[in-house]
Amino acid sequence: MPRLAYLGPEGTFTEEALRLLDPTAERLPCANVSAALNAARAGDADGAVVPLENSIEGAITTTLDEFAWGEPLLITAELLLPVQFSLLARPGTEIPHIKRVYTHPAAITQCRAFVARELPEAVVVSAPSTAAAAQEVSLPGSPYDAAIAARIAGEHYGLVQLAADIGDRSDTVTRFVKVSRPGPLPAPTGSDRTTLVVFLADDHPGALLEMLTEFSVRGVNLTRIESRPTGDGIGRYFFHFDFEGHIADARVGEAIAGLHRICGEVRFLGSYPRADGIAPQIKRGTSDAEFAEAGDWLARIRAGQV
Ligand SMILES: O=C(O)C(=O)Cc1ccccc1
Repeated sequence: MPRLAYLGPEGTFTEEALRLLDPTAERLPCANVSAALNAARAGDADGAVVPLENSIEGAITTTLDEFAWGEPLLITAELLLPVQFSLLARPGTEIPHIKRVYTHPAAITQCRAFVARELPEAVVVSAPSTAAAAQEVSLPGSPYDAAIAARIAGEHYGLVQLAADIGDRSDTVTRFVKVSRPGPLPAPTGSDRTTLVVFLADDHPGALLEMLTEFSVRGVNLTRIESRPTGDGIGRYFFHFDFEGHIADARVGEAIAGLHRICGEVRFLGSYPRADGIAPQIKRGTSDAEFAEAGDWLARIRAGQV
């Protein structure tokens, strides 16, 4: 039975994602994303489950930066989870008396309209996770009047639900990934995604276009692109790419090798089954068979068999 670290404490959306990804895993709740990933790196856990992005606010930057700068980890699975937020408080609390709300930054950005409309006077403070917020609010001397978290977190920490489904949109989805220490890759399924971090060799006109060209000419469809500051000054960025396909696919492997040739550093973060099961559209001339045939053709010419 694998042991998986995750963004805890009990009752986070990440825990729900972990349970769906691996119902039999032993769960190791951690105080934040970095601690969960470090538990996997150090061998205290076999892997970790962390949030990566949501459909409203985009990336969870802590996760992206950990993947780029921390000891290497490999993404082996992903999950798309619809999330619903509840306003939770100690029994007896009434909405007009709520002055301080505690929750995870990803929940703050997804519940802005509700807070502006129903809690216009309230200050909203960032918590390490939604369940950490619920746990804190449950303490009698807590400086916070309410938490925004999953309904189940309220039940777990003895809070009452003052409002349900308070997200600005009812169809928000968060993408979670399961990671492990580097090792064998998940086998290709025909519906896979690959994730890379790419650092430029040097800053020059067209550098981004050159990277995108490596994908474009091989018919590789991008599903996410993110620029993150390198920390070396304004205007210095590195890039995250998610795209369709598995590194075992010829077009994907060739695109990654192309990036390796022209970029400063390419960090491979994994090829893993897509949660939505969507198969890539393979453009004419970019299937494995067509790459193999072209390679054979070139070899024949080089061998003088024109
Ligand atoms: O804090 C949590 O419960 C998390 O798992 C992070 C998060 C926060 C808000 C939406 C989705 C995931």
